[in-house]
Amino acid sequence: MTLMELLHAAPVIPVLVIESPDDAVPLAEALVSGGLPNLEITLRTPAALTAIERIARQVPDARVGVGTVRSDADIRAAWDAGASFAVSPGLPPSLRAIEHPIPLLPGVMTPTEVMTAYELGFHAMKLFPAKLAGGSDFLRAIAGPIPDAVFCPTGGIREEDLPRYLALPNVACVGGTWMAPADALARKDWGLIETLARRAVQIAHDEPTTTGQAAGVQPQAGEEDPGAALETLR
Ligand SMILES: O=C(O)C(=O)C[C@H](O)[C@H](O)COP(=O)(O)O
Repeated sequence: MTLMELLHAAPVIPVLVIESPDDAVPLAEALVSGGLPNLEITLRTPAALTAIERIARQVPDARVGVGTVRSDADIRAAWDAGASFAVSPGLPPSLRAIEHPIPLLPGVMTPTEVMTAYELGFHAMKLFPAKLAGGSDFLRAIAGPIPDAVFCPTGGIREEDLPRYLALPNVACVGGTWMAPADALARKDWGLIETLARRAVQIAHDEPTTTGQAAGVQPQAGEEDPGAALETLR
């Protein structure tokens, strides 16, 4: 599976901060059961590489990636542990080689960064931090001059924002942490995490959620009316 295929295979990539390696497998199983098989394990904790290794071995339906990548050494360590893709908040010179052992989704935030990444051969990018970068307005604007760059916006995104992002033709999927909140992880509440993953999939597919709440969205401060944004795209 190419990176582009992987990004289109599920509407959301959970961005995970795992403190205890023992949480890795039940957490991954909950997210996969909820319909989100693409997982980004951030290198923010000492447990991250062990978590990747365990998920790669024990959760065959998950596609486990490594996040918070800052160097080629990070990518190699994660590849050794079994990661199948890598995500970085940016694209520093040390990561610019397109030939890493696993595909890299680099972070971008400005038109020049999008153009640079594209020129280097990275046609899929993480818009980060998406909300601060301008969110769906940025993505709609950049599709004018650079329509063939594909994005996974991440950073400040919540479930109610999904329809607004996923309606854009240059968005393959969205990244976020909301479906695996730290307090649910601390309580090992895998049921809640599975429910939140399933809700994300339902909202992404514009289905009523299991709690009966419509998959509608409310405009947030500083954001346009998402209903109007969807109308514009139709
Ligand atoms: O660690 C990384 O590699 C990152 O790039 C940062 C994460 O993607 C964001 O922290 C997402 O977090 P939320 O804004 O809560 O969805």
